[in-house]
Amino acid sequence: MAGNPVDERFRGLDFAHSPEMLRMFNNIFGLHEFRDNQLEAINATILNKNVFVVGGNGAGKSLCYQLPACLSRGVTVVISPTISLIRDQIQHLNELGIEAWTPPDYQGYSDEESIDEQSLEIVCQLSKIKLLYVTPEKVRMSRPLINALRDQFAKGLLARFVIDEAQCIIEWGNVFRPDYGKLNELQQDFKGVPMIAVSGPTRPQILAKILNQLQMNNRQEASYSRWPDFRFTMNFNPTNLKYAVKPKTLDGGTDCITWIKEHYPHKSGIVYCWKSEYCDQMAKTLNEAGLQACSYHAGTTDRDSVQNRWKENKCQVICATVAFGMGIHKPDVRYVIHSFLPKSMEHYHRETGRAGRDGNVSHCILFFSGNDEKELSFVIRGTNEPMSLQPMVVYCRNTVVCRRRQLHTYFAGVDTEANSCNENAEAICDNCERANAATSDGERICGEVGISVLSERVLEVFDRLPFLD
Ligand SMILES: Nc1ncnc2c1ncn2[C@@H]1O[C@H](COP(=O)(O)OP(=O)(O)OP(=O)(O)O)[C@@H](O)[C@H]1O
Repeated sequence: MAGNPVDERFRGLDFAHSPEMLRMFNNIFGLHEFRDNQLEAINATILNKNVFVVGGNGAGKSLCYQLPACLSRGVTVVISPTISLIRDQIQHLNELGIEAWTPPDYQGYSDEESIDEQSLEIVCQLSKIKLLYVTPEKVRMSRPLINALRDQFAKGLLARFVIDEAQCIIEWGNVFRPDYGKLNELQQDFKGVPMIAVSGPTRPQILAKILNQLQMNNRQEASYSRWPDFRFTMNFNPTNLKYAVKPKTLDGGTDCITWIKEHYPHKSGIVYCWKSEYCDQMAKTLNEAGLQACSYHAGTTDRDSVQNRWKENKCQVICATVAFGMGIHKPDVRYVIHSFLPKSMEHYHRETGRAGRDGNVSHCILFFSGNDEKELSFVIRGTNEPMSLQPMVVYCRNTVVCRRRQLHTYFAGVDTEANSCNENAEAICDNCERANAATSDGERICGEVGISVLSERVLEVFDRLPFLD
């Protein structure tokens, strides 16, 4: 990646670890070509640097710690936000033949003797595995786990900490999951153990806050400066996703039915709804219209079986609250529809990133109404949400500029128009119906930019950020 001299050090395949790393990349993970910045992030991780990886859904961020974990002595501790995500990751790794595990809940046995026994059990497991998955709460509060980690640390068998979905630190850290906000304590408790933070798409300002919160400065580096971490940006905005905002009629269900039947009558998709009862209602409406739909939310009793039915294409459309989707790796999701205004651009970007993970063209449709804006503003007002609804509303109301360009501009922090168009405007503007309309008048407004250009810009902005205390 141009523009960041630090990264040059991690280029290439001339490291002592490279042959073995390549063998695992090919034979265990079954992969053949590294994605943008993936090799650099992997090299830096294996070389025990504190690393920060940020990128869009499905960009291949997990490999940046999973592959190094396989090569490292000792265990890699992955801190992950939800049990279902943990289960999915472990299952996926086990299928590849990689040993990964999460400790059981030991509630109810808290005398010293049982704690020692449980610690021993964990230590025993840790000697057999490469990746340990835990929630932030567990890594901070579970005494058997902490004892076991101290034991591994003393033996030099704690390879690194990974903070997966690190954007949650800022989104949740101060509100309802305070342990997220205290993960920096790991740096003090396990001095010298490298840390890798992996974040989904979010703005540079938020990324800087995450780094600051985690105190991820490589202070031992001779070139120490305020932000000396090794940062790698990966694909932020896959070009196979086509974004559109459409007016929502009073009955959002009809909008969805019409759109799905016209575009993907038999293909898999997600309809995001604001509340649980709307999920049930939406699924009912879609079913009545002949689409196979199911509902998924916190109150769904058999959530796993609903999710599996959808994953196996036994149910075509899943109508869900935004609690659904983190860690879902269904490749053939052809559309993500928002029947209600997303809470922020960050949420929107993440939620739409669940479409098209197989790289094929997929659609992200947002049905917008001013009433939803009022309702959501009212609910958000007074809460401690670090993300803002306003840019989302501006995005919905801006009917002139290409959707893709708006997203890029938001995440890169700078308007990308200067780099936005190339000669082949028609092909590019196929990404967004607004841009098509505009280009028919000869205007060059599409915001398509090369992924590397975007990455550079994110980084440039990132580098210019003031230190945040
Ligand atoms: N270099 C690569 N070549 C081909 N496929 C890859 C490569 N790296 C990762 N993948 C595949 O891309 C898919 C997504 O990867 P991964 O789960 O690492 O993404 P992610 O960035 O962590 O996404 P999310 O944040 O949404 O979980 C996986 O199926 C993975 O096997």
